[in-house]
Amino acid sequence: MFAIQEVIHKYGDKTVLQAPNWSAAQGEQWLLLGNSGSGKTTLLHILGGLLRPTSGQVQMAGQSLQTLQGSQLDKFRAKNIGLVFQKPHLIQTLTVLDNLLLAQYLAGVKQSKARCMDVLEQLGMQTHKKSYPNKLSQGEMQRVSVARAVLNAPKVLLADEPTASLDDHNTVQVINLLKQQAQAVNATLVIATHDQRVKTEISQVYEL
Ligand SMILES: Nc1ncnc2c1ncn2[C@@H]1O[C@H](COP(=O)(O)OP(=O)(O)OP(=O)(O)O)[C@@H](O)[C@H]1O
Repeated sequence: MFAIQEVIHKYGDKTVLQAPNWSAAQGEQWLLLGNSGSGKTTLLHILGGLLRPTSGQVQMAGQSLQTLQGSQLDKFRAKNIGLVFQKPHLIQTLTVLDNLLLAQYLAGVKQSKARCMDVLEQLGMQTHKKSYPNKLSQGEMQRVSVARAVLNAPKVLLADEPTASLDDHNTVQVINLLKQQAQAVNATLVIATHDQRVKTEISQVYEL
């Protein structure tokens, strides 16, 4: 589902990422591990098309990311890649449901309240559809960001330290939801973490 070759990223003349070759098939679940500063976030941003590597190749869902520009790249990302960050980054002035409807609009897919409610239900968040993000707990917000990431049935689901601000109970829940949701849409899942609580949950490991 994706493959990288000889990916290097530099800021100025400082090399911050040197990633060995990696390929992940559809539906596989991976942990991305490495010490602090080893470039995990940088690599996830490159895989998500948020950052262009200084050199190297990235094939994502059958497409070479280098060939996509501007709005084409935005649309490709919205349709094919689900992103979950350490902090949920929901739009505070929109309700939970409207945050999801916006994600469909940005991906250029048909807006469907039924699909949004279906995903919210799977994540146990249906009763919060009219809530604004600032009325939710951290765990609830992270569940909404998982809902937003899987809404358009992405081919690849990328999560960057998704449990960093969660307690043990919510950590287990969010990791299980990510795994279940990735499985439900047959997405390839990558979780970058140094959270010991997550390491036992997924067996395939790519280490920087
Ligand atoms: N915009 C930037 N300009 C310059 N250097 C940067 C920039 N962004 C990141 N870096 C540097 O790149 C290196 C890799 O950062 P990155 O955030 O990818 O690491 P990480 O493995 O995710 O770290 P952590 O686990 O601490 O989040 C770090 O040394 C960081 O200081």
